[in-house]
Amino acid sequence: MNVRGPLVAVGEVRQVSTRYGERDLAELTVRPDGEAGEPVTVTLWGKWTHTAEHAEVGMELLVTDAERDDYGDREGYTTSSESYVVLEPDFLVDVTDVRSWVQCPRMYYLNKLSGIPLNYPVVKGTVVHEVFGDLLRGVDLEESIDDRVAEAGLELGLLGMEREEVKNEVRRNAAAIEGWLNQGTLATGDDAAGAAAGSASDDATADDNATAARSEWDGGPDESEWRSEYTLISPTFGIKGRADALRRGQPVELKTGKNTNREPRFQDKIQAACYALLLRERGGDADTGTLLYTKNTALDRGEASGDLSPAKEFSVGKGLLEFVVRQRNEIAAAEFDMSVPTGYEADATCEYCFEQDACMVVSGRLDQESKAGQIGTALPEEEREYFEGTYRALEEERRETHAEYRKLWEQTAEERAADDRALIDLEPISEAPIGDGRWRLTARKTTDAVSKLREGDVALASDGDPASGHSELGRIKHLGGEVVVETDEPVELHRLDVYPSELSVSRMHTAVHDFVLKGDPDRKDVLFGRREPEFSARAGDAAPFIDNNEAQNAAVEKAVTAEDFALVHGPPGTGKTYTIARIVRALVERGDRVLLSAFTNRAVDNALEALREQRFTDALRVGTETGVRGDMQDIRLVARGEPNDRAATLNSASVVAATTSSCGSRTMREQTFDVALVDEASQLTEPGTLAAANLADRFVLVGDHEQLPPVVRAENRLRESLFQRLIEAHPDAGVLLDRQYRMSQRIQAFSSREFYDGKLRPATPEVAGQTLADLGVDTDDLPPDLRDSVAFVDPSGAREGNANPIEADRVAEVVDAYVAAGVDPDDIGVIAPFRAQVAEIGRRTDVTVDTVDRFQGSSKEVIVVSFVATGDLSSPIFEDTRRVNVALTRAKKALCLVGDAEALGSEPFYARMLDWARR
Ligand SMILES: Nc1ncnc2c1ncn2[C@@H]1O[C@H](COP(=O)(O)OP(=O)(O)OP(=O)(O)O)[C@@H](O)[C@H]1O
Repeated sequence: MNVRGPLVAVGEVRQVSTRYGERDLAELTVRPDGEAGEPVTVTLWGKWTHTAEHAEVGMELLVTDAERDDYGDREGYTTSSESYVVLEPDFLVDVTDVRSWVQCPRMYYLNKLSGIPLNYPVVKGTVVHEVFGDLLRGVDLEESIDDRVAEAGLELGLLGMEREEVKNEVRRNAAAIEGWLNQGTLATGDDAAGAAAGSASDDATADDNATAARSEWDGGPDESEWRSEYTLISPTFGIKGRADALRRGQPVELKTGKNTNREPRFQDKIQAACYALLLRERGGDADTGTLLYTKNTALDRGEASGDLSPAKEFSVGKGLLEFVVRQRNEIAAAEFDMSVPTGYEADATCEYCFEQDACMVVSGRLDQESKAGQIGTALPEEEREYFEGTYRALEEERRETHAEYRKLWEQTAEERAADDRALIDLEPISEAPIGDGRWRLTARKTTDAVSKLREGDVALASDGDPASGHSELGRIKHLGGEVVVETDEPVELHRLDVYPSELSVSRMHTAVHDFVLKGDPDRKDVLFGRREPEFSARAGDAAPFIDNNEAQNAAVEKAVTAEDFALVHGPPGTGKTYTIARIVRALVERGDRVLLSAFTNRAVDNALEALREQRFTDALRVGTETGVRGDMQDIRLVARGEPNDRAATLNSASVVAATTSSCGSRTMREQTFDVALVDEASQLTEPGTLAAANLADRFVLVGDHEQLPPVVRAENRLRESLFQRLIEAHPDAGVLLDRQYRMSQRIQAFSSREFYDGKLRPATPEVAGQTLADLGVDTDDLPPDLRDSVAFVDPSGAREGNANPIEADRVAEVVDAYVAAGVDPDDIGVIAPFRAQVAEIGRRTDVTVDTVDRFQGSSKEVIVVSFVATGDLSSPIFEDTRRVNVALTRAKKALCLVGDAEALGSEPFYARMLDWARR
């Protein structure tokens, strides 16, 4: 049986005499059913005492296959020969992290803090891995090399590499793969005789071998024989990872280095053993790991000595698997208190380590003991505190992401669907190959359920059980009545799940590292409040940038004269995007190179559109094909191509536009700018903003901290944006755009008073006085309760969970009334606080219905808001008033609030809202 629960006591390791001789043991006490259960003792024997040494009270302990051990009057359990002991099983450690931890714990920390930089071995490694995958999927070798090297064109160009040179090197590495694949064919009794690994050392042989390998694929790859990249998550062992390949159910890892020993490298074995462990948990019998060292075939036999065969197998026994779990436990224990990594090191030889310099810098800055030594001076106290506090906040966020993973196996399909995190009960229609060995899966939705999934997202496609069934990561191509997903391997598409990603946490760590440990001291002086932000003077007689809006003009001036940073506070409809475009132009006119960034792709594309409208076209858009809007594809930087040409295109662009998330990519991290201009800055975490700001000498943040806050799961300092922190600390560095071009006077009044000290005003009399009559609607055709441009309707509904069906009926009637009076349905939008209510209303009307988050940044002539809550406001409504601010300020000419007057009246803010609406 399995024993699992929080630790309430951890005993010392001690030795006892048994009939098998002296043995180590440690007694730990857990509460098996959490807080409610009676504590029981679990005795860990032998090498599992190593895990006991890392255990602490409060950690979760899992012992699998424990045996009852009742002696004396006490109930207890003990490890058996089948047992595994797992600390903090919910903390998901990545396989590559276990690998680097085994190599040197410092390596693990350094990778985590500083990310993976752009360097040739990494890019080449990626290309070789892609080619490996292609070969497994039956793609022609030369075709694959051409294709994959072209795909890496931009990165190779930035590294100054020539295409032919890289192709030759990849070809030499691929020879090892080909030769070995053919050897695999031999072993299955195929007639590809003679195609042994060692003979595949020149290109001609490699080609022949490719043909032999292909001929086998032509008959259709045997599913059970080979699989390329395979995502695995282990709920039991708290490990996740992506295996390069499986061959007859055994893990295969590709290494682009050389290894002339007979045995695989230790850390490589550990990596393969992790996958074996995960496969076993799924019921496989993985007992052999294979490492393929592709550089071995490229070595010159005359010069290199030792074992040059690229493929090295080893058997994976229980002892090794236990070792892997103990190493993983060390990581989980080290991360338990979420504090910044210490200087603890393994017994590594630093002088051969290629991370030595980075290691010394980090040790120096954080003043850690380090065998490698320290460089540089230690961080001042406040910077260290900031670093530690942010580190902890990011790790808390990581745990929230892990909780999302856990839901993949803890929740039933129905619960996941109700949580909007999965589309279930799909009916598979087809699985079709689409070239490059990839597959297009199509399925039919059998319900009108909604979810968080969006086109372009990477999601988990499965046969119905994403955790232990057959699942593949794929990109959503289409989401409608039919669902289309593209994957590497075919799957019967019965279910599609949101796939949680730790990428944003990783990138935020890197951004904080780059800012605090490597950042410009002058920038830090201002951001840590050691000096005030400075501005240069502009000639008093200089022509204004914008002549019809003083605040916008002042904002452009602030941005252009900022020596450190400037802040543009733009309430709804005040021309933020227009102003941003003007700022970009002004900066470029001065000769600055500008990074134009925002939290979402939509905002980046909107800013580019505004630039176009102002006849500025010299911008480059960095982003994925699915992320970038159709009309901006012509200026999108295509990474594929001739390396020098691709690099020149990026390096010479005077305006580069990308989301803040892309700013953390390894190519963007190498770029430098004079100014970073960040839109939607109030929706970004501080590290998220730094990812863009780090790349430039100065930065300009545009946002509104009275609208949506940063999207994070954890309740901590990440919820406050850098924008908000700076505008509160340095109001003089900001300009409030106080004239809005969107709402009628009547509609904007409440928002202006509640959120902007009454400073927000309509920009022109036309804006102030607009009504539905301007759309040709005769308001007399509306029911009396909708004739005022701000209306309130109480349908006397009842809340059912996060929905309110009666209110939904009423919302649909209101929409119908506007349409009947002559409003175009496209001009009407409905906003509800929860997706359940969005779905409820969506079933009753064809107009756009969505949550606030989806409406931020857009507007409609008519907005109807559904509040859902009834009786009182004890259950969450709009979560915070900033969301209400966004909802109410989407409307231009008419706004209708639908809700329960009693509930709304019970809280001062909503009561004031009611007074205004009923006036
Ligand atoms: N100075 C100006 N003169 C004339 N029209 C302007 C000016 N500034 C903005 N506008 C117009 O006002 C409208 C709103 O501007 P914009 O889209 O830039 O607002 P925004 O603040 O970005 O909106 P959101 O609140 O959605 O972020 C646009 O139609 C824009 O052309």
